[in-house]
Amino acid sequence: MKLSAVELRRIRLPLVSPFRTSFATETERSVLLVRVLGTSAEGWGECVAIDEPLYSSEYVSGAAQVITDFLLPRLPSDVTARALGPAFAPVKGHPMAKAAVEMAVLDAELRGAGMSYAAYLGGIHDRVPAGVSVGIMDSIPELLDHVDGYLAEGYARIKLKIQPGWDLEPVRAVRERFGDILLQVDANTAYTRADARHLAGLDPFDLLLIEQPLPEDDLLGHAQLAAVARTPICLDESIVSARAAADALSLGACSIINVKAGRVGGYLEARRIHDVAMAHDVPVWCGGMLETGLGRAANLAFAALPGCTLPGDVSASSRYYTRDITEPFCLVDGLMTVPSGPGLGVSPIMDYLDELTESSQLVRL
Ligand SMILES: CC(=O)N[C@@H](Cc1ccc2ccccc2c1)C(=O)O
Ligand SMILES: [Mg+2]
Repeated sequence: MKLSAVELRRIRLPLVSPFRTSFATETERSVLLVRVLGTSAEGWGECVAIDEPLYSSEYVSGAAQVITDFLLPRLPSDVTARALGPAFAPVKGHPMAKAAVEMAVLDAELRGAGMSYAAYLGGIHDRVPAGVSVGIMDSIPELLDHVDGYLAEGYARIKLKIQPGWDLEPVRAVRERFGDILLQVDANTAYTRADARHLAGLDPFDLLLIEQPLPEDDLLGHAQLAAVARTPICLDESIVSARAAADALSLGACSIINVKAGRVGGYLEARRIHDVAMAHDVPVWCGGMLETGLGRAANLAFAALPGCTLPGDVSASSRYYTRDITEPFCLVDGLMTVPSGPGLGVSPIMDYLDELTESSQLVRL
């Protein structure tokens, strides 16, 4: 497919409530969108980076610069999503920047071919169960109110953000109040190897998993923790590629993987990680980065894959936004519908997107 131009847009969406994790408290989502203008169709991509390099080393303005200065000049003249991995390989790192471009190219390609993301990736479900991620709160009662509300909405799984000083108590309180719901925690790398015995203190609560307790480069530490704590370890930040997934599994550093296309360079690599995990008989689930409806659509397609056997962070648009830039994704009977239209199956509501656009840059090719 020939591309005539690529547009980069910066938008800012207020969050319905502050989202507090061990690494930041966010009240809005700063988003970099990529639109590619192809001969047969246009395509949209969403970069999952946040404004500061606090989740990983990438950040929004850095990703925008990497795309314009180093990735777009490397676009093949006849571009396909599959060709971008090799074309972008000389550029070290920057998976979120690469993923945003690949997502847009794949969207244009599939719209032109009349094929959905789910069909292309190999999705087998029309609807998938949704989990929800609950931030760190100021008090236990406030946490219980939020969890109560999400369960009432029908969420199939609750994930609590934890950090030192906010872990055993909130988990105990949720278990005691809500019984044997599907419950897991996410530390976003906030602990150290010295906390192993403390984290084993979560074992009595029968959690589905503990997500990324240690730093992203500490595979050995996670393997040592797995020998001390019974709760299955799930990795997020550590799994930056299919090779990293294979190594983590072989080292016993995790037994579940949170897959985020943006973190690993795109949906093609995400699919490879899914396949590696399935080969090890290890469950994966679709992680979330507070995406708009564009990224949410692609994530739902990924969540429909056979190896995604645990509910993902594929919450409804209303979990984060009063008004999404696409038609909102809604939770019905605890399930989210997988888009079935060509490409992403959704498009931005352009007049609303224009209202939210802080800057727009058109790069002619
Ligand atoms: C749903 C969930 O927990 N996502 C990430 C953390 C995360 C990711 C991206 C964010 C963007 C803005 C504000 C907070 C964010 C938190 C995670 O699984 O680790
Ligand atoms: Mg996580």
